[in-house]
Amino acid sequence: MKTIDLKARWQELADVKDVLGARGWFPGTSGNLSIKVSDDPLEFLVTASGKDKYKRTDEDFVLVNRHSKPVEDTQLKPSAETLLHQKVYELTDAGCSLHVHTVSNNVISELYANKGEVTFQGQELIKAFNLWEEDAVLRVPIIENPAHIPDLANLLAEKIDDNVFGVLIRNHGITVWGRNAFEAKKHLEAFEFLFESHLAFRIHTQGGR
Ligand SMILES: CSC[C@@H](O)[C@@H](O)C(=O)COP(=O)(O)O
Ligand SMILES: [Zn+2]
Repeated sequence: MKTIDLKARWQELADVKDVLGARGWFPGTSGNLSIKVSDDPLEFLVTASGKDKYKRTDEDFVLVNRHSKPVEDTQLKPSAETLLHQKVYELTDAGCSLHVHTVSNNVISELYANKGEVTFQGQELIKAFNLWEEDAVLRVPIIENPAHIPDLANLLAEKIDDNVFGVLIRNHGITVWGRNAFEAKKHLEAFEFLFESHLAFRIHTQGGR
């Protein structure tokens, strides 16, 4: 891997982090972001664990390998949820994976947990997921939130398929991906817009139409 690629990817992820941070999407140090640096062998930059993600520093990201372990000796700990990013890279063509906790994704994840998914139809913004047909349906699976991260990562992996662009974790947050940072951010913004709109609609209609 060339140093120039690493620097470019670092910059790209730092820029996405700034924009998401400006929206308040990293409460209480929550959230983790990653970007792929090389395919073979898999290496990706992931946020260091437990940091204040609203700040920009030279220690924000750690380069990890296909086992989610740091490539070089470092004091920094990769995100506790690095394994979820690893699964995304193993099972999709993603180049970037974003995980955030927001009030909207939390509430939606609990409201629809028993159904195991939430769906959106007839909403313009599902076009952000390349769904252009009038009757197209966007499906967002919802998984439980086991404390043991390998279990959580396996639940995520089970839900990944070609028509899934993100998975809600019950009372926790959402993990979203895209072929590159631009697309992952587009998907995340579209999901959050759909969640917020849906909740606003429910409030204003007391749950019914
Ligand atoms: C205090 S935030 C909750 C964390 O357990 C986790 O869910 C999270 O999103 C951030 O963990 P991190 O290890 O900083 O990547
Ligand atoms: Zn989390």
